[in-house]
Amino acid sequence: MINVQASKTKNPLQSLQSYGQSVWLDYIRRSLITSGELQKLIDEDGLRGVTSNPSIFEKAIAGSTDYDSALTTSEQSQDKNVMSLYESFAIADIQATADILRPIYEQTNRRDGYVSLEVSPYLANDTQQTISEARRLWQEVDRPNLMIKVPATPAGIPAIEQLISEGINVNVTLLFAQDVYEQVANAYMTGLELLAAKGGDITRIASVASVFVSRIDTAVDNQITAQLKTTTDAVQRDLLKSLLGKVAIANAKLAYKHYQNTYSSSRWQKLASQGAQTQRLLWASTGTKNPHYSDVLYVEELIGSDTVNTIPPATLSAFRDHGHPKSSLTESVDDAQSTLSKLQKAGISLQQITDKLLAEGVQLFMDAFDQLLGTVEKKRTAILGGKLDRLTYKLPDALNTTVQASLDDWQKNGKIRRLWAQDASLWTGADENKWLGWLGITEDQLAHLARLKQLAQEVQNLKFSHVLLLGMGGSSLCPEVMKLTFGKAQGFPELLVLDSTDPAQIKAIESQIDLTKTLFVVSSKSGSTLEPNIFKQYFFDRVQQILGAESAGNRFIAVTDPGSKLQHIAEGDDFRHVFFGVPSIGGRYSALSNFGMVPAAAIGVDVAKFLDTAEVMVHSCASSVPAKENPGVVLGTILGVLAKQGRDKVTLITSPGIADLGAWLEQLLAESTGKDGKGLIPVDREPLGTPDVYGSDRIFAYIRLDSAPDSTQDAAVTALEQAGQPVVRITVADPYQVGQEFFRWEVATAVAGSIIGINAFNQPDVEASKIVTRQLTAEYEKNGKLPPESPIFTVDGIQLFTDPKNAAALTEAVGTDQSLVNYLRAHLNRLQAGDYFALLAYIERNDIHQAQLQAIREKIRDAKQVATCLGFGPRFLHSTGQAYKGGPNSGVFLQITCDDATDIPVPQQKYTFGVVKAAQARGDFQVLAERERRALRIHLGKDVQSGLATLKTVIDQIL
Ligand SMILES: O=P(O)(O)OC[C@H]1O[C@](O)(CO)[C@@H](O)[C@@H]1O
Ligand SMILES: O=C[C@H](O)[C@H](O)COP(=O)(O)O
Repeated sequence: MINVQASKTKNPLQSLQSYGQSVWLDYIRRSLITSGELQKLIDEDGLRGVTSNPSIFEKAIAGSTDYDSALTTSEQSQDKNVMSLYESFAIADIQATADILRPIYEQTNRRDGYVSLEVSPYLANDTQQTISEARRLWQEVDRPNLMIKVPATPAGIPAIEQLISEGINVNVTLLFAQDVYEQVANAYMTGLELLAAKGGDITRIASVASVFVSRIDTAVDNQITAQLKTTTDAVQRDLLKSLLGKVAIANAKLAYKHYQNTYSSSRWQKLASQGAQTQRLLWASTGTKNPHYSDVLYVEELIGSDTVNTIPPATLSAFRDHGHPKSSLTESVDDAQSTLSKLQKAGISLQQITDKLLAEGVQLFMDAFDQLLGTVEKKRTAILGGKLDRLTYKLPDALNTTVQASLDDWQKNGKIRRLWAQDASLWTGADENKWLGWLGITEDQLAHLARLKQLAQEVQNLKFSHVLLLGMGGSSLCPEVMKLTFGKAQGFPELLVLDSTDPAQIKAIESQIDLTKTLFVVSSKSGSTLEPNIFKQYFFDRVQQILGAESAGNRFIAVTDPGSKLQHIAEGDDFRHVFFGVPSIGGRYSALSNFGMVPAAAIGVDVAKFLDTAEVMVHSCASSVPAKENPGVVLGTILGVLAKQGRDKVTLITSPGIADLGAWLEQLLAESTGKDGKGLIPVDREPLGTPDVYGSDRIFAYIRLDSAPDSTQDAAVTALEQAGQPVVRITVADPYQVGQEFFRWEVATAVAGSIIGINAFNQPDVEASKIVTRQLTAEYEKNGKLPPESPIFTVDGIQLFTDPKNAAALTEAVGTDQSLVNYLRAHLNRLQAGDYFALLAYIERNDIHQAQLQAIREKIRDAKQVATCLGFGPRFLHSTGQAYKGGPNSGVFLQITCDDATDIPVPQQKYTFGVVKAAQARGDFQVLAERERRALRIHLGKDVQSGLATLKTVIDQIL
């Protein structure tokens, strides 16, 4: 590494001091500090300062094992995101270096003894963020002999002025051009003047302006060499050759002349008289890059009083060994001017070169930072082992190439930072920025655990047998995952979820609970969703009947956003608790907020552990984690890119122990992306098949619970992979890690939405069917019945309905031979490659019906090789319903309705649950028809089971 040799003759490095130049070291690394090497350089070479930059830290942290044990210790005590890890190392090194340099700082009366730490290069074009980051680093390092490095970009210069005015030492970096130097010197003086005007102590401020040297020669020489290749004119060739290796030093000498003029001006004298120090020029980039040049060129030629040279280790050793100090900086300044004039005459624009070097400099530091963060992230992931859910993927080559290009785009264009900075332009530039509260939810929840813990305690003390959650979509699907994943804990109630207006379903739920021993959770973000409101009316009424009007509220909890109608109802009815959601989080992104965590706490899930575990994924998806290492971004990119390539059927395969995750994912993916004719079509719980039953419109996501995998699934997925289907595998080590999937998939959905080009946070087409449903129920309230409708075909109590357009198409296909078989055949014949088939069943969701419908679905999938979906109404309306109506027009729908054997009145309303369900089915169908979807409704009559059996027989006959 650094060769510290005790020299018998006078050390040339030491001699530089007598010319008024301070030597700083352009290098940092932990072992340099801990080995005593740095101290030795100070003692033996007269070193007076240290500079770092992102490339230097990249080499130190990513390119060595110096930090590995600190990383392991830190991760083992508490997981951190990669930026925090990097900063903890960098800040510790900078502090230790500052402490070693402190005596020099004192002895030189604050002229030397500084260590520099650079602000994140990602902020180079943002004044405000540069200022805040510099302030933060200044406070965190907390050493007076620190300099914060700020680039001399157009956005950096006002930040420099501001920081100086706040008393923060600044090392201005990436300085190439004379005119920029003028602005930098001006910013320094203005900053000091502002500080003085505020009564600040300007004697404590130090600053350097880092003029980059060797990079200029490299760039200019490249242009000269290129021109020499095509120039034949002898005079021109001589001119060009005479400029090789000359321009950088000439540029630096002129900057020094500028420095001398600036700091003898009357403006400066005023500041100097108050004790201000000049902002010295610091020669940076002084390692020789061209092996044909002297290895001490950029030291030897730039020696002069009141300057600093920050020298990389190899150059430092070379100069110590064979450097010849001389007063070079003021030598031949006229020649320097003429060198630049000649350059212009030769047709090379230094201005263009320095502009480019500045832009490239920022990019190089960003690349180095990306590299550094990527390496640390890989080390962090390795230390975490199974504590972090793994993601691997296998894609056909062409798709993989496009995915990698998209990941590069996300990286290069800082899109992950833009996601975390809530930049709506990543999507459609609408109000997306208002819906990203979920990014910070785990931290927020962890800071507010007390009420959840108290709830868990209460539920135990009061010995409730059941918790019945009343809600739809985002307010019910995560609780359902919790129920299925964690089951019933000892001493805690069992969770049941009601998300259907089907009277039989309501009765079935009611029959499972003891109304006197049940805690009801009414869950609705908006507080105005029809279903939870009427569920609440029904069960509140029932509990009141049994326990009396006064006591009912005590059995109810509301989870809702502040200010909602539900909050007022809950307060009016004396609910036991009201838990609030976060208004900047939409329903389907609300799993880790109170919408998921309140029911989880009530059934005895250790919410603190669950959220802590989820935080590991939050850290992995952080803005600082490069795209290719970022598990949410990787997944989202795969989903988004593949959807655009026609593979939009996201086929979800989940281990039995976490199977319900699929239903939650369906809502997240479909409602977020399925709009404007685009989007992902999630396919959940489709029976697994052999590779030949799938088309080329699929992507498979296998979420495997490592503690309880299913070998049939394993084998089927391997076969799919071998057959060349795109497969993403996610392994969840333990049920408590399911929360990591909530977060990963939320990020992935936001990313996929950006790639697909839609607003991932609204649900316009769900609203459309709600409006029609409301019109229908209003009509019922007015007339005591729903508007009449006539079937297009009837047989044995089974009726077919559809809109005129679909009716015309089907009737034409059927011709004169009208029969149930022929109508259904005509409808199924509409399925083409790349289409999907969806059963939309407004019937009770029970095991028997599910099995019957699954069998139908499987039959159709196998015969037609199309993706198949199954949704129970009205549940799916708050989930996949959005994509069915608003997404790609590739769905062929069979809606299933029935006559309810028994109906239930909704208290205080004229309508019944059965009427609501019927209105929902008709509202849904009407919007499907308006969106020109291929849809048919089959009405089964009263006996649902036998109706489904008939349907299956007919389909078997057709296929
Ligand atoms: O929580 P709320 O406001 O009752 O909404 C329930 C569900 O309805 C929708 O708003 C629309 O379907 C979903 O996005 C949401 O999860
Ligand atoms: O610290 C200063 C600069 O970041 C450094 O000198 C740049 O040197 P390079 O051009 O060799 O990367």
